[in-house]
Amino acid sequence: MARYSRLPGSVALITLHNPPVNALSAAVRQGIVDAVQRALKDPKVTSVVICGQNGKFCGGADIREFAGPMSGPPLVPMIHAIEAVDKPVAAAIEGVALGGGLELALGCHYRIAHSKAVLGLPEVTLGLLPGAGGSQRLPRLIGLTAALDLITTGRHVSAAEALKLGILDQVTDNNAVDLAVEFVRSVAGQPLDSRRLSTLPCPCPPDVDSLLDKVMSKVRQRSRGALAPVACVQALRAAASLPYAQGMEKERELMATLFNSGQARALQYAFFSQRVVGKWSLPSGASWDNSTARTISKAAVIGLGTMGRGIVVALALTGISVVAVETQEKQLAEASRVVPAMLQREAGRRRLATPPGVISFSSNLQDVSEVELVIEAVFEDMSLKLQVFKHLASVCRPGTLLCSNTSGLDIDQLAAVTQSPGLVVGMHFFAPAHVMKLLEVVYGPRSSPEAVATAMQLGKRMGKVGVAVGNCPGFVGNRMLKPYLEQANFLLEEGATPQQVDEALEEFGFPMGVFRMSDLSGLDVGWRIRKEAGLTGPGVESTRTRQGRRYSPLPDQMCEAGRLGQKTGKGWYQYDGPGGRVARSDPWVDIFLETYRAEHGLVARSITPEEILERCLYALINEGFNILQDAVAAGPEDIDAIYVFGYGWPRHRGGPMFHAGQVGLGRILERLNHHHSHPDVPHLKPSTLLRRLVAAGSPPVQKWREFINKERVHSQL
Ligand SMILES: CC(C)(COP(=O)(O)OP(=O)(O)OC[C@H]1O[C@@H](n2cnc3c(N)ncnc32)[C@H](O)[C@@H]1OP(=O)(O)O)[C@@H](O)C(=O)NCCC(=O)NCCSC(=O)/C=C/CCCCCCCCCCCCC(=O)O
Repeated sequence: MARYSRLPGSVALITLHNPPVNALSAAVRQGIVDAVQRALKDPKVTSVVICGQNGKFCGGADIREFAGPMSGPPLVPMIHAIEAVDKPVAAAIEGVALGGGLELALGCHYRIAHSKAVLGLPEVTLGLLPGAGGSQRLPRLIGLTAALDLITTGRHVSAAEALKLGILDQVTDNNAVDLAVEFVRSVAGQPLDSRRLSTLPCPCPPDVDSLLDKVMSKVRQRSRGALAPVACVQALRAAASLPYAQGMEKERELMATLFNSGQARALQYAFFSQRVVGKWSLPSGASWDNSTARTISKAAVIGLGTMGRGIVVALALTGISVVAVETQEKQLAEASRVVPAMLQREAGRRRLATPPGVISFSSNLQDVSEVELVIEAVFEDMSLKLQVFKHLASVCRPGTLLCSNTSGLDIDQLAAVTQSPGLVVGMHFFAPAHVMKLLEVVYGPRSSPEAVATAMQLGKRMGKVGVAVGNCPGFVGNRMLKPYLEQANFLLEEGATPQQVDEALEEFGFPMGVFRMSDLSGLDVGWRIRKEAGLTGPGVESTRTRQGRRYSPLPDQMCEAGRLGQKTGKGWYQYDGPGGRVARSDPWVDIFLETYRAEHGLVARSITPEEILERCLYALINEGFNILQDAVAAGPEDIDAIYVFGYGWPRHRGGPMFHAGQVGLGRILERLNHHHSHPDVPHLKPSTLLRRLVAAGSPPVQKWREFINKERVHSQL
């Protein structure tokens, strides 16, 4: 709703009230319409201020309403009516003015903000465009070039930047509502024509077409198939070239297309998934709202390779003091040189308010004795990690939280060598650790709620999307990656080339196909894991079946040939020397694959992009169902957040589990059955949970948690 009050004198104050972010729900819109009418009719009122309850102006349209039929007064005419009022109206912006919230403010004649306020039109990130006049008013206010930047990226700007851009009229460190009231009093009675943005021309650079073409091609390249950024440019082209009314018509048309697209639904689902995963729960019943996190001010990182260095920077950026330990002198010297520079660069990029924490470097594990939390980030080798954990258990004071940055090793085993297994959790960062958003927080059966809560809260402080996951080989992300990689390798055996597989996946929206990705991360990473698992190495027979399953030795043979990827200048592709970045197809790989097929009596067949996507993605999705079934992830949102934030799954496709729902669970089951029944692809046995969901009529993804819990109670899973 919106509250109306008349302040002593002649100013009407309209306060949006819809906690927590004063989103423009039907009730709020109705409240605004009524309050504006009241202000118009009251002859004693000469000016109006619109503000938000609890120091937040408005977080935009109520995204939850997008899922159902629209009711209440529509936003566009409501904002037009405000703009047309013949008494000055000012928006008093505190906290946030985002999306429809900023569009509402653009309909006001003046905008006054607190210095800590944040403004933006992030609709593009929800698969939409600023469809309440924002795509037409903002460029008229700040010019086409600046509006293109804000609207196509959806980035938030500070009050200071908004003032500079001309979005705001005044910024204050004091009470923005008081200032706005004072301000509108001072301008009451003055002409308002020049304040109505819809009546202004759109300031454009002379080479407007070439600017729009340039932005469009950049946006297409960056958007990986997302529709909204392209529609934003089209709406801004209309603002630049058409009268306002026609521009609004174009905005409406584009909005209707986007609104009804699967992409908008996927992106809105991704928005809520990100929030759902913060409300974690464990099978024990412990959860975010009944567990207490410790506040960490001093931490240590053990191991200063690439991951360790990134973790040190991520911690220090939050203001935590970090003891960075590396026992190899050469590595320590290099880290002491590189890490402070990384920290400075990142702090500058983020324009941080909090000064970074102090980092002290040491080669002595004894120096971690006073910290509250340790993150071990040594080489991914169980015996080495066990050694470090044993040592930590003897060095750290009782009660210290011990975390392992492992990408899939057994947390329980590590916990078992300490005196307090409840204080051990996994913190699986993604490289580069100070940049990548995802953090898997891995709990074992003995991890205490306090340890999980602390790791989750620490992740949040570092700006990560933390997802609590159970302990199993590969946790969630890498466990799902395994069948995906397997299918990609099988496809090479059957006749595909690395380029064909990568093209299909990149066309789907991944930034990189599986083979380009392997080249980037190094083929030896998986090789080492397979050797540890006894799948390859000296003494293992070179067959296409290992440990009772179909196995492709192709990646092992690449490593044996010294082709480890970008770092050796050769992998599934060739590069301009070691460390090269530009992948070119390599005739050596074609010959290698042909020879391999001939040796194993395989006849290459032609493989379609559809089959590539089905085999790779449905394998990954199927493992996602197994993970839900095993309660390693609490719900589909957890898996989807992991894939969107850590594995390059295109956000406009929501995540693998959401995508499964979009494709249709019946269809996924049918195709898995089809590939599974193929004599040479037995890995794709559909998960029991998938079968049960299909049998239950394929409920929407939002209902899966409830379904799984019920099935578990009735022991059907
Ligand atoms: C920065 C934030 C605002 C706050 O961040 P933080 O403090 O960290 O808190 P959060 O945890 O993120 O959020 C707290 C809770 O609030 C919920 N929330 C937040 N924002 C919204 C919202 N906008 N709507 C609903 N709920 C919201 C959030 O989920 C949390 O809930 P919970 O505690 O987890 O339960 C941050 O939250 C943030 O960034 N929010 C989103 C800001 C944003 O993106 N705003 C833009 C929204 S879209 C918009 O405004 C669009 C405007 C134009 C609409 C035009 C409408 C015309 C429709 C016509 C369509 C044509 C149809 C044609 C039909 C046909 O013809 O067929």
